[in-house]
Amino acid sequence: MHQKPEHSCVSLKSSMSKDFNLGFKESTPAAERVDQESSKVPSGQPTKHHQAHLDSVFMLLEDNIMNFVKNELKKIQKTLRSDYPECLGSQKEDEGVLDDEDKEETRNSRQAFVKITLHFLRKLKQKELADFLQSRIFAPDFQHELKSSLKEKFQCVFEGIAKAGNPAKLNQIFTELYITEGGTAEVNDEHEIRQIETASRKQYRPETRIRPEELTIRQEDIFKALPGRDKPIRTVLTKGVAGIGKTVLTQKFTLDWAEGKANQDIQFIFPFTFRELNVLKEKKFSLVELVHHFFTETKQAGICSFEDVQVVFIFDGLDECRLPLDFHKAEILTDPTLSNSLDVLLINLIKGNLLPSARLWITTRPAAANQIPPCCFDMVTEIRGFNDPQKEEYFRKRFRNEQQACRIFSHIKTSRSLHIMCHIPVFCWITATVLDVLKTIEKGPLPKTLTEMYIHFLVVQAKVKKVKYDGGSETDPHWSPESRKMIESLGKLAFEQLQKGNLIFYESDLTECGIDITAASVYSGVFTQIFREERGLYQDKVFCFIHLSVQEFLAALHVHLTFINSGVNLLEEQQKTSHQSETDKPFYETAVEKALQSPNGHLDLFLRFLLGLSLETNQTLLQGLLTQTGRSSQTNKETVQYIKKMISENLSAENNVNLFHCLNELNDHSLVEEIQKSLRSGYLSAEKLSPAHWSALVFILLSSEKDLDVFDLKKYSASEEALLRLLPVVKASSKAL
Ligand SMILES: Nc1ncnc2c1ncn2[C@@H]1O[C@H](COP(=O)(O)OP(=O)(O)OP(=O)(O)O)[C@@H](O)[C@H]1O
Repeated sequence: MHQKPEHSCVSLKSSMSKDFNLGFKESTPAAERVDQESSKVPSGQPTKHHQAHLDSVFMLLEDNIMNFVKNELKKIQKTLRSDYPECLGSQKEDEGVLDDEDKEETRNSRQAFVKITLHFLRKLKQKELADFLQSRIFAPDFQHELKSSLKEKFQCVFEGIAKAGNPAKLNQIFTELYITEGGTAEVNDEHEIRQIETASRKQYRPETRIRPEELTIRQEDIFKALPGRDKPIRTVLTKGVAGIGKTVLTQKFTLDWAEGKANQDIQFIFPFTFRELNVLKEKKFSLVELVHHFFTETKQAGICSFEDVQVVFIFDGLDECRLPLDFHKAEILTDPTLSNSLDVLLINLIKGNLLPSARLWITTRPAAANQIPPCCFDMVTEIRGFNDPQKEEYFRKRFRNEQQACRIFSHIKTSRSLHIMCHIPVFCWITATVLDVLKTIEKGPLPKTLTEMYIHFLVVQAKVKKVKYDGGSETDPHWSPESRKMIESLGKLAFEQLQKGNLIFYESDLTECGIDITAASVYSGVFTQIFREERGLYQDKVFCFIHLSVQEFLAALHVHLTFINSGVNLLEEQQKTSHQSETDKPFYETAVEKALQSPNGHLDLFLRFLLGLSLETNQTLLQGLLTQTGRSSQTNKETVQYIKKMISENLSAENNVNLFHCLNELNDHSLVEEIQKSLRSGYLSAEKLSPAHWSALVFILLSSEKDLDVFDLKKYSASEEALLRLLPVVKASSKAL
């Protein structure tokens, strides 16, 4: 059912009552007479004399208002007829003699009159004229307001350290990222028909053959057509693995626009996150209402059309989307003022049925990209993270003290794995947090795997809490019964909500998991309270983990702890409740299976952490938190064998690459041979792999403990494509064959 909302002339009444107290003929004798008489008017009962006075005032008022209306209508007509840049600007000329207060009042009256005009135009069914007038007149003022509120919103990075009173300024910490064009969105799709479609589309789009590496894209140019292509770009999909900087990139793009530094041809940018949209899943909106809901300034300005202006919509984190995006079934919607469910709205916006003139930028982790058909995008880009000089730059920006930055960075370089891992910004941030807290860099090995890195992070958080909030010293044991309990509860919350696909929680979700709200704020390093009531979005306090990967880590820790402490396999239980046949599969096998079943890879990182936690070396790092170490009856060797078996079962490239990551977490030394085998055998063909897959493989090869002194390309693949893609590995090894 569609509901056609009434066009609202926002705060029309209040503007009128305020603005129409103005006298426009103050200098005439009649006005003076009225003025003098008015001072004699008694405040009590109206008298005859008072009635006469009112009559004369109203005659004068009518006279003034009629003049005003005629003048304004002429101006409005002029605005609608010509290519006049903006109406209000032109009126400034005749404000010259007025003082500031009068100018303000005159401007308000004119705005109010425009709103009245819009109201009547719409009543006369002149919607297009009304919309055009509206965009002409209100857009410039509103743009200013939108820019200010976006500046306010994005100038600081949301890293969970704001509570410490030291929020990081985005412009200060932002380090350029390496972004390339490429990574066709269809790599993930195994369906034969799709492959044929893809192949035929490629014939018509020879540009897809351009090597992505040759086309590095700066973030401000995300909508600019690449050299040699004329087609304007309406929709862009940017893919990137967890923590690679998708959110930060969209924020920097928006901030640069709001600060007037880039893309000034865009009139409005409306950044949304799927996380926020999920909360409104059950509600119905028109596109205009949706914008009004999130950007209240638009509503206040009465902007009801975005058709004649250049608008960019950003939707960050498609992987977090819980809306059922069914592109085949969704009805067609072309009117931005008709309400429908959010998924229908989004689908039509993406397809270009709604606001074909608007531009769209969607970001996602790679595994979830296939929720939108690839043909919907004019360009697919990939964030590849930091290259080596950018890594160094990151640490220089983070630690303003140059000596400290140098010391920390050279320390990182001593570990090849850690240095490589730092191509992912979130790891840089975690490393920086960890190494900053451990002021005197402790001797001993640096984290080499993802799991190790997050364990260090958790330990650091526990240390900070001990010292900051509990008055302990740095040498005290950092785990206490209370902090253990807190991590257990956070883990439970993380897992249960991850299962449900929830990334934002309410107070009741916390209390259900036994978390005391006041205690939660103490854990602001891990878990952050976000207040958004002031934006009118949420009625209650809402919470989320500082980064999704932290939620995934804590969820894995919870599943691990439950298994070690009580032998209960939480993943198996889930299977049973979904009425599947009783299985007696080993613990880690159920985990691998469950992750592979997920259509958008939402358990990929979780699985890597869970497997990482099975290593005794990692359990030792968590001493004090884990009261007992233990493992399933399944040995690591068996798990490794099982994963290898799965790799050979012709899974999607996405799944395969994640399983390689898993082998890496398990410190499996045959990993390099496994990758070689898959590439040679064609399970992983150069065709099938996207640039992101290749960089993941390079990452795995480089960070594996295997000695790469001699790099024999023949062992991988004979193709030239493979050679080029594996170049970074060739460079890192002293000799290549
Ligand atoms: N360009 C950058 N410069 C400096 N720091 C960055 C940059 N990009 C990301 N970071 C750091 O990495 C963290 C994670 O980045 P971000 O949240 O943007 O990743 P993401 O790709 O959106 O991850 P996910 O897919 O898990 O949501 C940020 O909180 C910030 O600390």
